[in-house]
Amino acid sequence: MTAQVQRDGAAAAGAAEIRDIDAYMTGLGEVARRAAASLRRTPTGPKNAALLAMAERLEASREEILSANARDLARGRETGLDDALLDRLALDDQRVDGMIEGLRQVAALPDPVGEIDGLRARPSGIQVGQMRVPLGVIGIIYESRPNVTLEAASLCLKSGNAAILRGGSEARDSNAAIATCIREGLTAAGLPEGAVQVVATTDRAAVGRLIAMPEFVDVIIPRGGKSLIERISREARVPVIKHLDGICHVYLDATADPDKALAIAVNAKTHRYGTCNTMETLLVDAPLAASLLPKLAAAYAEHGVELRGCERTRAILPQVSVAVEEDWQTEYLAPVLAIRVVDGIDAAMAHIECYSSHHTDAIVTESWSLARRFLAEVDSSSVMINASTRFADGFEYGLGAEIGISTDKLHARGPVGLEGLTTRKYVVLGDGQVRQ
Ligand SMILES: NC(=O)C1=CN([C@@H]2O[C@H](COP(=O)(O)OP(=O)(O)OC[C@H]3O[C@@H](n4cnc5c(N)ncnc54)[C@H](OP(=O)(O)O)[C@@H]3O)[C@@H](O)[C@H]2O)C=CC1
Ligand SMILES: N[C@@H](CCC(=O)OP(=O)(O)O)C(=O)O
Repeated sequence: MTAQVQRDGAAAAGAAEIRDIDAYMTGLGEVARRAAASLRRTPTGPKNAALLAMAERLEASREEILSANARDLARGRETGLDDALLDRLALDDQRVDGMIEGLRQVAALPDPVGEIDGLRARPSGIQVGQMRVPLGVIGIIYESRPNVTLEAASLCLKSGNAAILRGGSEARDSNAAIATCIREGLTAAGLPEGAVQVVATTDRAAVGRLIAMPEFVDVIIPRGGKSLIERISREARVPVIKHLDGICHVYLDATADPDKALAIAVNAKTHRYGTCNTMETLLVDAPLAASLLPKLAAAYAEHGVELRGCERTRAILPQVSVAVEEDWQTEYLAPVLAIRVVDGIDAAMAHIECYSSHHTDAIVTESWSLARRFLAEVDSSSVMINASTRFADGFEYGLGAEIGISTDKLHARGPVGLEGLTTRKYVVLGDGQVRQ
């Protein structure tokens, strides 16, 4: 049995065998650092070959993956995971198809590594430009969504980075099964197994070590809720690109087209409840409230969405329960929606400034000037006019895929695709010039 198989086995068994977490994580770091050096000089062909080989392995291992996932789901049900978390954890044939298709799509994307931009001749005779290069080793800590293991692995690989992946503990068996496919795909293409490593322990001490070894890890991407981000902000000794929660808003202005307002407000809440780009609070301009709120309430009732409203909302919809301060601060990730009636765009933007997690916020309006104000003044990673917040997604933005949605401002903001996983270095081309 190889060491790697033992590690995957440890993951499936709850990682009882890994006693010295520090030594284990240091080992992953050393392997990742060596793999990153190799990946930096790997051309596009073998990276694509590995992605396609992973797709084949996934197809061949479909049954193993689904039964590993069934074990995760059974454990999740026993421990009382809520419906949103179970939905994110669950795999079925269709989701496995989506993972396979995702690998093929990433293989088909242009490779950003090595692109040289803006090459300019200088008076000295040298040419100066910028070349896109991998970041190095990326550590990703993410929720219990097994498909993210594959998305993160494929994007890191295509962008020439080594990855250390620490998925949510509820997905440990699914992740171990997927890790096997990833490793086999890498080997089939002649790439180092260490290019993608899945942390085979659910002990959170491993997270503590991962974020504090700058000698091995260049960037940490935490995808998750407040507890995770607070710990990372406190303890990380490595640069971080945060992918934090989504308290997303839609503001329906009095100038909105009522049909667009209804369609967007319903889609932003009900298209998928458990994702970070789902609307959690609806802000309705007072002149629109009396006519639109009853129609909205009827549409939400059809989807079984529980509404919680401010007093002005409840004056129009008395059946709605009271929204308290905590509701404006909550990411429900569930069929629950907070509604507030506001007086115009300034009140809406003041609410958003106060409560938004600055992930994604949208205005529905037919007024060009109000739309322009909203775009300029709302400080979120995506700001939308007359569109559902559910569009905040790498695929929908044309990036092919995404590692997540950055709520940070530096390096990458919003959906992060291949380019967001690279940096640029200056390159200088000369033929013997010396500085005078
Ligand atoms: N912006 C974005 O791109 C995305 C944001 N999200 C956000 O993630 C949240 C939902 O996911 P959820 O599963 O609840 O996220 P959690 O934050 O609970 O978990 C995410 C990961 O972080 C780990 N973790 C959490 N707290 C700590 C800690 N204190 N120390 C070490 N590790 C920790 C978890 O490990 P363990 O298994 O041990 O709990 C898990 O691997 C929502 O807020 C959602 O909006 C989700 C996806 C994308
Ligand atoms: N890519 C997602 C949004 C980002 C995401 O991954 O969110 P989540 O479903 O909360 O893990 C989507 O809209 O499909």
